[in-house]
Amino acid sequence: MRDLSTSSSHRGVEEIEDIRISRILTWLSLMAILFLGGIGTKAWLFGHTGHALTLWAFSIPLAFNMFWFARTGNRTVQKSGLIATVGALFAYLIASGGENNTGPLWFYVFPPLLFYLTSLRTGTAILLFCYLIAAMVFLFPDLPLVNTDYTLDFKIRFFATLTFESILCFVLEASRLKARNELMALARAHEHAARTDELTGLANRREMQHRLDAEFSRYQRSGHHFSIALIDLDLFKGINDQYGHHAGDEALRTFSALTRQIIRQSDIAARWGGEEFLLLLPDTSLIQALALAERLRAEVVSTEFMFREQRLPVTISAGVCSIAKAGSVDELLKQADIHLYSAKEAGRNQIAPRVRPHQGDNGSGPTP
Ligand SMILES: Nc1nc2c(ncn2[C@@H]2O[C@H](COP(=O)(O)OP(=O)(O)OP(=O)(O)O)[C@@H](O)[C@H]2O)c(=O)[nH]1
Repeated sequence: MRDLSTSSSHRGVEEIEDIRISRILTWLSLMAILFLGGIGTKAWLFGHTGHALTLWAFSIPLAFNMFWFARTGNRTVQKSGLIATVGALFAYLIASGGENNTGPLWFYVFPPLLFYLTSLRTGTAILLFCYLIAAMVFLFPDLPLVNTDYTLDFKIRFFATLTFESILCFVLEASRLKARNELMALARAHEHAARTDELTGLANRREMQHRLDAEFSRYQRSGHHFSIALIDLDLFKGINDQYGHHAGDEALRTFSALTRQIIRQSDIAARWGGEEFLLLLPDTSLIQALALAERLRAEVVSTEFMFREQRLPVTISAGVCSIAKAGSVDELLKQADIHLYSAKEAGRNQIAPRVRPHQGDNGSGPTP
């Protein structure tokens, strides 16, 4: 049985989260450009021309990244572009010292941003790489592009506080993800329970009603025909009375499993009521639906419905109808119900309409 709605609804949740992250990134990029403009101007006014120009130059990839995202909508490129630019900016600030050797302080922005934008593993890997760069700058102040030196005190405090912050960000992000995943799993379980019949695992009536309405809309939009089969287990009260309620339950479960095996992936089977089931058969004509119902009926006849080593006398009757014969879902259900009633009236263990006697059992097969 097709089960697309849960996965698509969770894809929807992830899509919403991605959109939110992209929006935050756009704002962060904008803020970064403003900061770079402001701090660059301050550096310019204080005569640090090279530093000012470098800071302004970092605005270009940020602005380009924003422009590219606006054009393509590619979120992966947006994230990677921002991380790469910010990483390079922080490496420059550490290597140059920024103004009065305060450049490395900007590094504290990185851990929360990284863990928020990437996975815990990728975030940790990038962070370790940045640590390596910082360590190189601290250990080898004579390296090319490095034009500052920090006091030992600063280096120790910088690493200690940054490590503390990184671990905290990691733990917070890990628990945020854990809570989010648990919530998603809970939502999935609730959603599944709201759509599923507990005893048989098939769709429940509410879900089937929803699917019928959707299929009817598709039929109205694109003319795709569909049929339904309303199935009832014959003389079920007798099974309950003779073998007990648990035997009745077992018969319902066995019948449901059998139905699942016989229908196509695109078909939907639901428990419509107590011992009544409804099949929704998209892109299926009346003749095809009758053939399927007949196959199911014959399968039920040849299957041993067992309960505590006793064979239960299970047969089914079904009323089949195609949307071509009805103008609405209500009318379709009504017609199927009328056919089911006539199948019962005609002696049970048969399909209606257009049935003929079948060799080998009491049942019937559809007239082609
Ligand atoms: N064990 C069990 N029985 C159920 C369940 N739901 C409904 N039933 C029983 O199904 C029986 C249906 O009986 P009826 O509506 O009289 O129909 P029937 O005996 O199947 O007779 P026909 O439909 O005329 O062939 C009732 O006894 C219900 O109690 C269920 O979940 N488990």
